[in-house]
Amino acid sequence: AQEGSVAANPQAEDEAYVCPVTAGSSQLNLDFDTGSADLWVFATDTPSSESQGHNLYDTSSGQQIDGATWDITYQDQSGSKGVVFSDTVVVGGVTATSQAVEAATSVSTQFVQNTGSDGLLGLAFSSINTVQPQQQTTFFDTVADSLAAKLFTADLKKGEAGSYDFGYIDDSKHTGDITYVDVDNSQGFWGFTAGGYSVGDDTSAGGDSIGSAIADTGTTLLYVPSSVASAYYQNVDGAENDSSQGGYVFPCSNTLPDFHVAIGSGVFTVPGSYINYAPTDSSGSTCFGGLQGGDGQSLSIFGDIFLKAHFVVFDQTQDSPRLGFAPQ
Ligand SMILES: O=C(NNC1=NCCC1)c1ccc(Br)cc1
Repeated sequence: AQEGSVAANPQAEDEAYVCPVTAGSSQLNLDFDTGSADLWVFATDTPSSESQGHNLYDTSSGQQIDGATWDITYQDQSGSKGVVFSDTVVVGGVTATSQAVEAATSVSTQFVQNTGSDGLLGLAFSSINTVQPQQQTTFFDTVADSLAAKLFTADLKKGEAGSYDFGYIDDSKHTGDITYVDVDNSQGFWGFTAGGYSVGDDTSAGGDSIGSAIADTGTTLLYVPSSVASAYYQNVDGAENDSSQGGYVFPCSNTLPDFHVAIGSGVFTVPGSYINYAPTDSSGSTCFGGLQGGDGQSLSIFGDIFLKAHFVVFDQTQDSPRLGFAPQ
């Protein structure tokens, strides 16, 4: 049975986490994304005007899947599209033979400009893979039956390398028990129900329920209902929701309160320091919040700001999928 571990390297400001992957004969740094299900790469097929500064997948190592194409648009309206090859993909020693490697023939400016990422490796459910006419499986689904245990874990960290492990739980990576909750994968995501929340020294998480949420390593920030974000920033002097900046900002001199949320039988904390995401300009006087109100979408997005404070198990060992959360 296979098992393996790969480093998750934070990009600037922990905007995303990229991991070294071998696809065919090419070494690439891919953004592991539990919010999508396509493994796509900058490639020798990508227009050179769009691929400068990126490592490229050499398509000559693969077998092109005749007639197969893909086209993906992410929640933040970034996107890419292209053609498909079958090739061997290795992640932390775990080998997927005949893995669909989606070679980009067009990528949006967000990806062109982020030269630290050579593509994405989707870890959501294969039901939302965009390849047509025959849908393909994620890396995890391709190797699932060969793993010692049908699960992977995410141990992202603030400002330093963490890891993704496949096929086993490394108990040295978490303190305390793992709290498991049921997953609703009907939309192809790692969906779960978040309970009440609280702010600062009140660690009860007794407030209104946050409700439906997804665990998404591909999203940088933590998006909660606007009422929750508003209640949080009432505790931050000078905070304001500035649409011209894209959300809540505040004087960087603040010490931000912790954010606590009930998930299943546990209460999970995001330290206030994690919610002081980054200065909005070089003067460093105004800072952007790591916790933001959703733009009216029904789902809360537990992105890296939340995930990097915890050890998370993405578990398909049972008839129904589940998520496990533990303090790191
Ligand atoms: O696209 C999503 N996550 N992944 C990525 N975003 C930007 C690049 C990769 C995403 C976000 C929110 C919801 Br709800 C569903 C999916």
